[in-house]
Amino acid sequence: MDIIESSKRLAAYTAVDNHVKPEHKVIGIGSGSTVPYVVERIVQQGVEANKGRVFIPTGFQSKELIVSSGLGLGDVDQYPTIDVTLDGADEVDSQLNCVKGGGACHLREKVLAEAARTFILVADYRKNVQYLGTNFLQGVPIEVVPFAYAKVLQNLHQVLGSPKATLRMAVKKAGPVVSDNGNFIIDAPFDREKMIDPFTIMAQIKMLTGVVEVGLFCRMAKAAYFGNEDGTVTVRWDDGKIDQVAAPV
Ligand SMILES: O=C[C@H](O)[C@H](O)[C@H](O)COP(=O)(O)O
Repeated sequence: MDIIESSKRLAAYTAVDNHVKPEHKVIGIGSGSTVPYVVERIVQQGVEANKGRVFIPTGFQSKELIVSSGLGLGDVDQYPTIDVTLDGADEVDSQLNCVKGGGACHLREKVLAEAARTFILVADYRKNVQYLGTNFLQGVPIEVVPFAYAKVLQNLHQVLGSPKATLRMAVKKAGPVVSDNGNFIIDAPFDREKMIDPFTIMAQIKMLTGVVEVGLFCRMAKAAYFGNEDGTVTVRWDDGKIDQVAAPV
């Protein structure tokens, strides 16, 4: 396994060990390439621990993951209160704000983050940055209703200061990416000045009619776990505390 994959696994395993406890019965499962390790570790807790638990997916990928792992599937309309949600991120800043939606799942992800008593991020060391937009340069993912995309793009270009905002195009399909909710995705890069204060730009984007959700999650997480190249895990907490912990066994 290469360093990045093992860093993802380290972060996921440590986060599950610390936050998925026997009393947790409703668990949100996020999307992306780090989340399979979250599910792997939960399965390792054993059949007894997972009996009676319900797992809520953030999209097609995590639904498949839950079902193929033999875990119980539910949805957030049945379980609007979730004990703990674990999810990946494209980038996390020093205040635990993050960019999400690199896989176009951020609408459902934000619903599950908000529904959760505890929201935990897991990622490899490349995502641990001081300011958003440091390594993840494609921009803030924005889910829009299809008929409004050109108007929202124009708003982003002319009013909100993202002249390079673009409609995300599909690979191996002609035309745009279509989210699990049937919407389009715009990627809008902003300069450092704007990304230093992600809440303000998030609120401005969200006010544009036609926008369904913005892939900026501002101070929603309790903690972010980053797997490091040296086999340790850095944990950033919402109160500013930072722990450096050894890898789980
Ligand atoms: O839409 C996708 C999600 O927000 C993912 O959690 C995010 O893109 C991070 O994915 P990965 O762990 O693959 O970098």
